[in-house]
Amino acid sequence: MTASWAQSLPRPLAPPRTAILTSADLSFRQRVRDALTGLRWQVREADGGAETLACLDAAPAEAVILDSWLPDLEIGEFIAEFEKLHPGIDLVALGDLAASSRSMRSPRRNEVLFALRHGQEGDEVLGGDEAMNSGSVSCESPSGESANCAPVMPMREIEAQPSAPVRMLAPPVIIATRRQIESENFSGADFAAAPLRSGPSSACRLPEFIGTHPVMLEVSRRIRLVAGHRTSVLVQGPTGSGKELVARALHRLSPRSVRPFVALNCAAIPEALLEAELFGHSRGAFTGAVQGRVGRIEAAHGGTLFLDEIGEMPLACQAKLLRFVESGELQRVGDNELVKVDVRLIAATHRSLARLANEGAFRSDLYFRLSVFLLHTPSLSAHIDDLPRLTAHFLERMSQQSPAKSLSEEAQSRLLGHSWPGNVRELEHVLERAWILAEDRPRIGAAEIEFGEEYVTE
Ligand SMILES: Nc1ncnc2c1ncn2[C@@H]1O[C@H](COP(=O)(O)OP(=O)(O)OP(=O)(O)O)[C@@H](O)[C@H]1O
Repeated sequence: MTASWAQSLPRPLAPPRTAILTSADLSFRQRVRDALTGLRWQVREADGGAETLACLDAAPAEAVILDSWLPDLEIGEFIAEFEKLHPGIDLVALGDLAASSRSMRSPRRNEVLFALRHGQEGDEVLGGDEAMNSGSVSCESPSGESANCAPVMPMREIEAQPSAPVRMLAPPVIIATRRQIESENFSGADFAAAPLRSGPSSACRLPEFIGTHPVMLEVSRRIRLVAGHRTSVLVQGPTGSGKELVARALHRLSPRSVRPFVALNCAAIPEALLEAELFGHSRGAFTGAVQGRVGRIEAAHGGTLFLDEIGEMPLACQAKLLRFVESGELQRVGDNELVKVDVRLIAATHRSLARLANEGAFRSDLYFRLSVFLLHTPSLSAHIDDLPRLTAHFLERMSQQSPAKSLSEEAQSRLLGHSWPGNVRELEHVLERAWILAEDRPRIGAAEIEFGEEYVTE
């Protein structure tokens, strides 16, 4: 009696499971999210890999559901980073990544792989019964027994009736590919087939950074790790080596990317004007201030402030910046009102800020606050192996404006023999100049490769 009474009582619901759904495709995200919410999953969404890692930092989840393409990271590199940072969280691979029937048949596998596939014409979502009935997939529970898998709705039907209740998977333990990824079966052939993966060395390159030299891959790796945090970053490196590119990538990969990225070159503004430019000023604050103006810091509210050539900032301005960094509040020049501003600070310099601080030319308290995370952009000579790729990239970009040109072997040797004091920017300019000098010829010769002022004849 007691037993039957107990059986008739509604069973308490298990707490919802939590997942982060990672895809750059909004409508795809919406469909998968709706389906999972119906299965009592609590789903948070992320656009790309960096945002996913930032989401996991903010609050844990039981699973990450991953599309087969990420806008910011190579998929293999994201998975490697994810595995390192979150070995206990399931990774649910969608799309091409999970659609390999070969990996599904693998006798090594002891977890069920249910794969949702993007709705290509004629494709269906692969699922339990359907796949088992077709005989193409062996469907096992984690313990190795046959699982009771519910049929899955074909993706084209989900698309046709977006509000229809979808029985996607039951029980809602979706995919545990973690173990698969560890197996050679998944990490080998399946990733080799991924369209964005061109080789192990390119696995962690950010799209804006051309080149696969380890020093550049390390730059990309560090950018990805710190992008999602509010941490101040100091970028050091010689002129033209990509410091601003780093700052923009940090902003792009951060949750602040929808807010402004404001850059200020501290060396380009006269000392007398720099303070007003940074902090803004009230009307009449100084001769010529006919109206009040918001400064660059306020203009970056919610976003990122990039202070280039921070080593050139005068000490008086450094003191004011330090006050702002410590309190998050600023005063416009000529104004007593305190304004609260939320910015992420990225500073850059081609000099050693630590040395400037030692010499007393830079405030060491400000240095320590700006350099919580350090990034170094190497000189081009330190990653000279990337020169052919960088060259191809710039020539390709120029060919979008006029007919394509290539480099003769002599021109290539000339480029390789140069020391590149102006780094990647110098390469960009040398190629642009050579392109013009080659006129209508499709091949750029050694004579067209000119460095600096060497063409000037007295
Ligand atoms: N690894 C790279 N891949 C592709 N382009 C690059 C790379 N590094 C630098 N560039 C390009 O070189 C040019 C100079 O880069 P950037 O302005 O970021 O350098 P910088 O270090 O900030 O220079 P400066 O010290 O003069 O301010 C830009 O056009 C940038 O896009």
